[in-house]
Amino acid sequence: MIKIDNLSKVYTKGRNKVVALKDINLRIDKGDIYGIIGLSGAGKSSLIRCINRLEEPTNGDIWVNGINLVTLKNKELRKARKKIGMIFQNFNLLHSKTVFENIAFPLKLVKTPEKIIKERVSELLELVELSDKANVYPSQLSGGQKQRVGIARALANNPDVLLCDEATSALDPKTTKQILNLLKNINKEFGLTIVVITHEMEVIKEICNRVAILEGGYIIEEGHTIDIFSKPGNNVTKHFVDQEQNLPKQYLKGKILNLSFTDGSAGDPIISKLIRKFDIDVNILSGKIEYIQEKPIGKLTIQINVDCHELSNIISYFEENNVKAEVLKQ
Ligand SMILES: Nc1ncnc2c1ncn2[C@@H]1O[C@H](COP(=O)(O)OP(=O)(O)OP(=O)(O)O)[C@@H](O)[C@H]1O
Repeated sequence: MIKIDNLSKVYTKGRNKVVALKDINLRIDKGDIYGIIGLSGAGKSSLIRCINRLEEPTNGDIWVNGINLVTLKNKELRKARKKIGMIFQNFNLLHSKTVFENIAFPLKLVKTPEKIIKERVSELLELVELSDKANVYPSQLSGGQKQRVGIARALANNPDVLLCDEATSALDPKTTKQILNLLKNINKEFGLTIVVITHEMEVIKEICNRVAILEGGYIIEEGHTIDIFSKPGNNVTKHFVDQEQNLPKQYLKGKILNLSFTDGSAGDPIISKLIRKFDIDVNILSGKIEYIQEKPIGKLTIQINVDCHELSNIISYFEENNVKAEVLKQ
């Protein structure tokens, strides 16, 4: 669906060069909700804006639906872009136009007949549950409502891909959840491929089936969200999945382990078996179960008083039971 080959992006201003993206290779399948997460300055905006050539790639190829966008000239590029909708953090609505006119705008650009515009905009207003706001102006809407208008406008020309540039960053948690649910429903109902960039792991956990972690212009990790979340492979990823906890100093005694339980092990009484098998006491310091696309992931931090030999036996026991054990303190 989307294939990015050896993409790089260098910004040049006078003699200054900023390398924003380096040798990016990505595959995004049809129907994916694909997340790209990174800290500020990692290159997220540059990457998503290269996908529809709002930003010109310095090198590399970007294939969308079998067409290499990098080779397209003006008219062909405009045609290809019709199939790539985009929504933005600050909504980018036209303030002097009503909700109806904002959604109708991309249809007017491609000279859609008035009657069809009316029908399509009504359909879209219903989809984003704003039928009663057709004639109001953006300034009369809440942030969540503005983003709904943004989504309706992005869908007007029936795109195959929707690019979301920090689309929920300006919204409160409840409204964020509503917008993410709307995106999830649109993905399910229309099979729309969605690419989301964000700095919030919550957004990725909520809707993305796959995720890439961007750092310093490189993709440093990529895979199914559930795998990345349960077994983060490096420190930047760990930062996002919040594995390193700030435990109060008085608890930093003995050996401390971070445990991650996934689908296969979340239902087993692994801790009580551990206590019986090794005849030890276990002190639970923190714990939670989260759901990623309806699959449970348990996180538990435990404290045990054992020697190093016993600790390695205990880690093996966890591995045999499909629990990832990470030693937080030896
Ligand atoms: N138009 C530009 N001219 C020069 N440098 C730029 C330009 N846009 C971005 N950069 C630089 O490219 C790098 C990547 O920026 P980018 O905006 O893509 O990162 P980001 O991950 O989206 O960051 P943020 O989350 O803060 O928006 C940064 O070092 C940034 O300063």
